[in-house]
Amino acid sequence: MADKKGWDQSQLRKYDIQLEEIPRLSVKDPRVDEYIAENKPVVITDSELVASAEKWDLEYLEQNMGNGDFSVFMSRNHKFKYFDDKKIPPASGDSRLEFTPPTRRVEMKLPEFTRRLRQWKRGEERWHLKSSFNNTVGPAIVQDFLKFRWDWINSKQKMHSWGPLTSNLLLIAMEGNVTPCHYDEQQNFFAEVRGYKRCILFPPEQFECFYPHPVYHPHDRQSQVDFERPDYSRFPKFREARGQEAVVGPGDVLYIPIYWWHHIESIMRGGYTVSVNFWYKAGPTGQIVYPLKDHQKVAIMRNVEKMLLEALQDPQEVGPLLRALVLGRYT
Ligand SMILES: CCC[C@@H](CC(=O)O)C(=O)C(=O)O
Ligand SMILES: [Zn+2]
Repeated sequence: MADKKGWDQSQLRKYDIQLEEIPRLSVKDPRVDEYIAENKPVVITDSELVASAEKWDLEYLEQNMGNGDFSVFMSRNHKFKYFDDKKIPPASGDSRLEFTPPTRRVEMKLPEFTRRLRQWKRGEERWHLKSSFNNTVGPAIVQDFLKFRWDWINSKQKMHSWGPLTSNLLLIAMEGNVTPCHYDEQQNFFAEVRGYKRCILFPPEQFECFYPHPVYHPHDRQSQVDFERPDYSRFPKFREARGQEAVVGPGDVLYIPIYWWHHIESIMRGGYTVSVNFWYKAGPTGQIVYPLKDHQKVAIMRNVEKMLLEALQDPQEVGPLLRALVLGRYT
């Protein structure tokens, strides 16, 4: 039985990973800004950031999200690993280059999505709405959106010299859905509106533990490691991963720093979850200071991969050239 916090350990998936707790601080606590300034995760409570969305249950959303289409993803299992469909290679007959999308995107109206949530039975395909707010949403949603605490979040953006807000995604997931481990190239205030999500984060310096797909791969930025069945022969350094976790509930805002790895799951038997994220471009780099920060080295590695692909054209040649470059010389 979930205790007073609204959930219990039995609702979290089990992973063989060393995890500590992400600090939870009140929005009034000045240490919040110290964590953000140091690009460290923190759960901010009582911010009221999305308090105007507290009433966003399925009925309210059905009635007020309008008649537009929303991006909904279907998965045959509980994982919704992101892929960039612009990076899917043309059919080549070369099985090594074959990419099989793990999920399928379906554009659908909100009432159709909520029907699928209500009628879902164990073992059936799962659904996950991940959609930006578009101008087809109804006036009530517009009002709720305008009532987000933009004064607070804009003050954070300014204080920490972040770049512009690029998007807000509305995320509605079924209980048990998992967004596997990946990093984003944006600062993220992740606001939980309804339900509970378990978030596991790792710093950019643990890049070598997560073996991300190549930059040109559709799963760019996503870890190759399956947390549920890690292949330690291919990914031995995953054993060294050390994470921080938090279960965020209604009203909590998790700061997910740019380039930090994160795995996010809607807790099992917790009902559907509703979240809104706030993605910001990084601020200006300004004066380069040495030694470089770890996330800057990730950006350098990405640029090297892109440059090599541009120069070599054939993705199959990037690995061999990098091996020729380092083996016996830099190792
Ligand atoms: C598409 C965004 C999904 C989200 C994780 C989740 O809520 O499942 C995330 O990874 C992020 O906000 O960065
Ligand atoms: Zn993300």
